[in-house]
Amino acid sequence: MAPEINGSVVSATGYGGDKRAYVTFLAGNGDYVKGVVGLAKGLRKGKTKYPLVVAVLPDVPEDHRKELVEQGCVVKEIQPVYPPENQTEFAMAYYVINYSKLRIWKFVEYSKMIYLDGDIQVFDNIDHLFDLPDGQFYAVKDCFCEKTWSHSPQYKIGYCQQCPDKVTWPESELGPKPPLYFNAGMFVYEPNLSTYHNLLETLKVVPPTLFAEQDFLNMYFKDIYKPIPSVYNLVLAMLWRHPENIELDQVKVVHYCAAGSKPWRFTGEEENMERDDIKMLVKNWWDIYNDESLDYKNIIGDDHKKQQTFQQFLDALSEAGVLPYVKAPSAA
Ligand SMILES: O=c1ccn([C@@H]2O[C@H](COP(=O)(O)OP(=O)(O)O)[C@@H](O)[C@H]2O)c(=O)[nH]1
Ligand SMILES: OC[C@H]1O[C@H](O[C@@H]2[C@@H](O)[C@H](O)[C@@H](O)[C@H](O)[C@@H]2O)[C@H](O)[C@@H](O)[C@H]1O
Ligand SMILES: [Mn+2]
Repeated sequence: MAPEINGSVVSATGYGGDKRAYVTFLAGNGDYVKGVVGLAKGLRKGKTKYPLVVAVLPDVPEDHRKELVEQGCVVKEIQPVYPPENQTEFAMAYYVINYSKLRIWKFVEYSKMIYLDGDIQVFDNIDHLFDLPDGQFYAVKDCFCEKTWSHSPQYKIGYCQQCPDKVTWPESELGPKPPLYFNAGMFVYEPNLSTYHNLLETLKVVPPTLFAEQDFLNMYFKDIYKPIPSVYNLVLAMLWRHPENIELDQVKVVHYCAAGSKPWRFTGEEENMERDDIKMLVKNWWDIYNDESLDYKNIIGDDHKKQQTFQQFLDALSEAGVLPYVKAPSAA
């Protein structure tokens, strides 16, 4: 019988229990921190019940970490993960750092987490996704029609899973049709230590490919991947590549991944960035980012702030192995 700590059954590979959280990933000392601050405020605006954990690489400076803590985030430092030596030309050179996302599988103090890229905004409450059945990997199907895919067989024959009947996959030439493929900017998963160690071991022997950790995660979870609707991760290119698949007023989560669409760097000069819907979505992102009423310091009373600090102190002790996970008594 697995031991119990603090009322939660401790599975062989983690604390299990019912702790849930959103998690994002931050690297470097550049402007992606704005994306994460915006995400924290957007989740707050949608009245989520759960915290936002930010997995930061060592190169994230102290002032950025402080800003994130002041916005109510749980900042956890992770070490980078690099793919095996390779000659791969990633679709974007910086994708090599994205393998570090794999560290989030070791956050086993949480039983279920929703990963969100820092260039994502959540415009509606999506807490219900935590209630999806365990044992599956939930994410939104990607699109293969952008130039970033131009080196892929799909792009070369004009095949996209978003419109599978448009071009039939030529099985005789290219072999079996590839399994459904998700965008790794948003997914619902369960942290698990044995999965974490197996991911890292498997990575050592898998040659890196165009979309780095996104390709790797698709390969690794292909048997338990379950598509969820595009409203949970609008890959912006869908607006001009597959408008028939999108109802913009139903969209809950927007992923600013199209070239030139990062709101905090937006100039409107790149292709498709002159579109009215893009300009509206970028404005919507800025409206949340600039909304001071959503700043953590303006939301909570002093008691809660003390409680939060005390809980982060306990988290640090448990992370250091000094204490098993202990929940601070509620301030009430
Ligand atoms: O300099 C960087 C580049 C990427 N990221 C993180 O890695 C994620 C994936 O990169 P990106 O979103 O730019 O990839 P895309 O979805 O645009 O392909 C980002 O959302 C950030 O969370 C970061 O923190 N700093
Ligand atoms: O490291 C690989 C990245 O691959 C994905 O981004 C891509 C993908 O969405 C393509 O379909 C788009 O065409 C492209 O613009 C975009 O950059 C994930 O969003 C990101 O988190 C990360 O995993
Ligand atoms: Mn992204």
